[in-house]
Amino acid sequence: MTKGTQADVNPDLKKERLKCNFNIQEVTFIIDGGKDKTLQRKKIEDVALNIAASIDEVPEECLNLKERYDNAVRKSCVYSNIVKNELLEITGLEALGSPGLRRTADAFFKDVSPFMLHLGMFVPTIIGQCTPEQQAHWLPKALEMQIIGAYAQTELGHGTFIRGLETTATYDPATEEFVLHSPTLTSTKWWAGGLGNTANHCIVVAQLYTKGQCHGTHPFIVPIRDLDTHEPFPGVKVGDVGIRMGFNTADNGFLRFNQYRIPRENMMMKNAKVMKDGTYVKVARHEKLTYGTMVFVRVTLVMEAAFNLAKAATIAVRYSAVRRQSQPKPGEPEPQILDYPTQQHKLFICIATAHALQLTGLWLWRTFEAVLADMRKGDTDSLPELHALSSCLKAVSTSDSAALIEQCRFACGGHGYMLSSNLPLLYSFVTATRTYEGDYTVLLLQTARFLVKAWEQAESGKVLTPTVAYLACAAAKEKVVWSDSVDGMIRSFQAVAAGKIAACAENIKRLTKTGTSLEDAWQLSTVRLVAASEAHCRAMICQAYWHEVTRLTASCSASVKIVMEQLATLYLVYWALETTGDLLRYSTICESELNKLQLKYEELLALIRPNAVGLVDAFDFRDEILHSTLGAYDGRVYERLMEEALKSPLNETSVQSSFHKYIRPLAKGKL
Ligand SMILES: CCCCCCCCCCCCCCCCCCCCCCC/C=C/C(=O)SCCNC(=O)CCNC(=O)[C@H](O)C(C)(C)COP(=O)(O)OP(=O)(O)OC[C@H]1O[C@@H](n2cnc3c(N)ncnc32)[C@H](O)[C@@H]1OP(=O)(O)O
Ligand SMILES: Cc1cc2nc3c(=O)[nH]c(=O)nc-3n(C[C@H](O)[C@H](O)[C@H](O)COP(=O)(O)OP(=O)(O)OC[C@H]3O[C@@H](n4cnc5c(N)ncnc54)[C@H](O)[C@@H]3O)c2cc1C
Repeated sequence: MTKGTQADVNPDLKKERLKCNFNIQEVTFIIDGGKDKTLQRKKIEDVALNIAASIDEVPEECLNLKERYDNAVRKSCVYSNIVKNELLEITGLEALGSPGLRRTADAFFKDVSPFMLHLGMFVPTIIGQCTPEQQAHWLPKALEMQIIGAYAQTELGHGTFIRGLETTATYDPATEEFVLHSPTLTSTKWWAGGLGNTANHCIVVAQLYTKGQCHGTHPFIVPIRDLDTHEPFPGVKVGDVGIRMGFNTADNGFLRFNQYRIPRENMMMKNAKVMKDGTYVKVARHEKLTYGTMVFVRVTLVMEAAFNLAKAATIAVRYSAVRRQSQPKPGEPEPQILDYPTQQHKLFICIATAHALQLTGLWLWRTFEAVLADMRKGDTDSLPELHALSSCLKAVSTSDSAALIEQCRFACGGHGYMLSSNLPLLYSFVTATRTYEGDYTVLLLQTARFLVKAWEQAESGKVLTPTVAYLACAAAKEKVVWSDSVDGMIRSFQAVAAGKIAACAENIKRLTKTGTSLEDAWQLSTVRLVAASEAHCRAMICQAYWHEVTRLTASCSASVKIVMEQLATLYLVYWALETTGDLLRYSTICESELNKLQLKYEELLALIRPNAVGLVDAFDFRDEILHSTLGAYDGRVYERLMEEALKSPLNETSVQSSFHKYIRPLAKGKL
């Protein structure tokens, strides 16, 4: 954070920091995943942020669309050099996935880098889908930025339904090449980040045909532009998809092929091969391993959701400590808006959710690494559970994060609507994550498939995998006895999930018994399947969050343990109160216990209140990363708002030319 001198800090914020009764740094270490991770992140920030400080002469939002793109490319090139020449020195290849790199990127780009997909999907797909020989060929080029790549899977006609993609890659043994073709308008690749104007290579997911037979979708590395002139190659039509709600510097593009040839070796062959003579050889033991990059990105998106929500919470909490409004008690000074319980209700759940998603995200990452290790030994048994886990966690974390970022904007009143608060941009960026990399509903339905199967296994007494083990107890189908202890609440959330899953399974069974096909019975049950999947996901987040807090604070100071547990308890109680209907249905909770729970919630808000600023300080965002007039460390909110206003191009002259051109003639009746 940019602390400046204490004298510059808003007095209310200063007082808040004096009130904080826990060691902020200890919480920072927990959030970062350990002291070593924090130190590494700070090292990276120290290197990169010096340069970022002077990277923009004019605020990004004051540039026109084309200027913004050019500016984003310029900054991406500066940033890539820092990554290559300095950050990789600090941490090696690990830097590419490190929180330090993620954070410093935000100091360079208020919006999005057109290189984001190069790093976010192109490089990971090379690592995940290429043979070692192919990796040796492509990876150094990509890391040196000699080539820039995009990931083009989605088409104009299909995004969700990958099996429905229409782009074809037909093997020609005579020349040992694949012929890429876009047979219809709807087969046009659409949306890929970095593709429109920036990338010269692209991973293309296409239907593979060889020896007259279709083998389904496979990934290919496709050169699309000349490395020197950057002109698209003959047979390639590429461009920008048009203006979007956000992501306008991400260069999302379209791509069409007209009988375009690439060498056989450009098929990514880790999971399947086509031999010189056109013979198709399946290497992978699991059919869906070609979807591996999506699973990887979904896993990372959970921490991405936490990170962005933490930024919004920092902005809104600091602003709420500085902002004073209304006079609830006559004759007394206007209170800080953070003192209103309704404001605490809006904001403390944001801090708690950022913690919940970050700790669950770290746990998911470790699970992902364990599954990868199994797969390297040829064991893919845990893949379905990882797919189910990552699908629902991606869906719920991105959706919650977007909704709560918008809530932070509401919490900042009118000033939250200013672009300079950074909340609108943050929202437009995060709300896209609910859609991309698998739409919310679609992913929850993927998890639901796994849950219904698990329920059937539970009913027949089979052993269940860890994340659904709770279904075994629930197979008894009795209401769980409510208790407002943490364990009791988690058990109740699990009972809700189990009850909902059971109801879905029963509904499907009932429909099929009366002659409905299984597919139709499934469709008729999808509204409740989505709800069951979400309930399962929430129960899992609650369990993982509490488990991680207990584990990670075991060796912490008592005050850190207390505040971390208060937040985690708040998260559980919040969701219990949000889902009282479900609890009444699946647990023994009654009116008096609900009243007790409401009181407990209000007590927790009051307990957390003195530590609120300390808690957002513990996210440890430097001002260069927050980009916010409302959320800077020093709380000079009004000064910054004024300074930013004066930068508006509309303040360059006292009278605009449109006055003379239109308004005056209108007033004089001469228009
Ligand atoms: C040195 C370098 C310097 C560089 C410097 C650069 C500077 C840049 C600075 C910027 C850096 C900042 C970094 C920021 C990082 C930010 C975060 C990451 C950013 C990422 C951005 C991403 C943008 C968006 C990308 C995309 O959206 S890509 C497209 C994604 N598309 C989808 O997700 C499509 C969704 N659809 C599907 O997944 C599937 O089709 C389906 C699951 C819906 C259905 O599939 P299908 O029909 O085939 O399957 P079935 O329903 O029939 O199911 C069959 C069975 O298969 C199982 N299944 C399905 N999927 C999987 C799977 N993935 N894994 C395992 N199993 C799977 C089902 O469960 C079924 O099983 P069952 O039959 O047993 O039930
Ligand atoms: C900012 C952004 C960046 C992107 N970047 C990339 C990229 O780099 N590369 C890339 O390949 N793609 C990219 N995409 C595309 C993205 O992956 C898809 O948009 C996403 O997977 C959703 O697919 P869709 O657009 O086909 O939506 P659709 O599937 O058409 O969804 C529309 C609606 O239909 C519903 N629906 C669809 N199928 C079902 C079903 N089976 N059951 C119930 N409801 C259903 C959905 O829930 C949704 O409400 C990007 C998208 C965005 C917004």
